[in-house]
Amino acid sequence: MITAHDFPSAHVADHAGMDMILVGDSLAMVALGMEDTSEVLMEEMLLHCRSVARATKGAFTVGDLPMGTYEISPEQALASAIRMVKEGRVKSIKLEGGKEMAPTISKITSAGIPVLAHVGLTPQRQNALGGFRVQGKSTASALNLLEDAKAVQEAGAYAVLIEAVPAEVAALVTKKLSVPTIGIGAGNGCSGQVLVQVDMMGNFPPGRFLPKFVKQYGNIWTESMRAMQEYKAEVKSRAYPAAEHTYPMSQEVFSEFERQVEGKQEEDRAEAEKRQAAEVPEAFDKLPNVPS
Ligand SMILES: Nc1nc(=O)c2c([nH]1)NC[C@@H]1CN(c3ccc(C(=O)N[C@@H](CCC(=O)O)C(=O)O)cc3)CN21
Ligand SMILES: CC(C)C(=O)C(=O)O
Ligand SMILES: [Mg+2]
Repeated sequence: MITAHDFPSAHVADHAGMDMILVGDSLAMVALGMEDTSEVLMEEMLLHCRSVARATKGAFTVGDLPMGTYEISPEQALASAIRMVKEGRVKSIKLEGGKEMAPTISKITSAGIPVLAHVGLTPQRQNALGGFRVQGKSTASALNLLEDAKAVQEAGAYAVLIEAVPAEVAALVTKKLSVPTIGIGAGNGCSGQVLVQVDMMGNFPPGRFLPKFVKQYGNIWTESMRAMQEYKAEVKSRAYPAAEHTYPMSQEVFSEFERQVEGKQEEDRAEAEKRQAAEVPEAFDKLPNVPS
């Protein structure tokens, strides 16, 4: 599974044969330049979901419910999930939370909308978690994570996404569940994996902080910079556009065009001279009387 936030990023993911494409609310940070994911609006998610859906032929699409659109009640969550499917054109939705979200997950799945649950590090709750912290590090916290995973499974989630959890814990949770798990920063014992596409493609300037779990499979930034700088240099040196990038005209037609332009200019000049000559006396008439 990989994230996508627009038509081209979904196009490449789908063509590469990804099983699942997530329109993550990480969109806020990687595509919209926001400080964190809590700022992104339903309307913004819907616009991007639609563009991803248009490019996706084979993969199963998932839309992340943005913060504030599902926490108030199961009814609010179902209404938001329906918008994601109806307007966003995705096939399923994802929401963050464990046992406390069980009634909400039941409500949405009973309406026929598949739900991917998200436990462990839940970035929408970063202010309560004290930042982007690894979860399930203590025995109590690991037990709590397992309870959360079981509860969302029982509520009807078709899979459980586990973020930033020790590998051993995620592997054991995976064993104890009957539905698949999808890990991010949760080791290779999960059923599947997900990454933010911009991160794994290396589409960001050097020096940016990256979570430990990111492996950079590409270097899109470097390639984009090379191309951009080469374009700039060639425009300035006039190496671009070259003959093959221009539309030619027959010499004959152009000569006639040139001749007519020159002829017109001659006519225009003569016309202007005539007009000026005619206007001079009139202009004199309009001058105010100068006291002698
Ligand atoms: N570009 C991007 N990639 C992501 O994976 C991502 C987002 N944005 N935005 C939403 C969340 C936030 N994510 C994050 C962000 C930071 C850490 C992080 O700093 N982790 C520390 C662990 C700190 C600890 O030891 O507790 C690390 O060193 O990796 C983890 C997940 C994952 N998601
Ligand atoms: C990091 C993944 C799991 C996510 O929720 C997102 O991209 O928003
Ligand atoms: Mg998310």
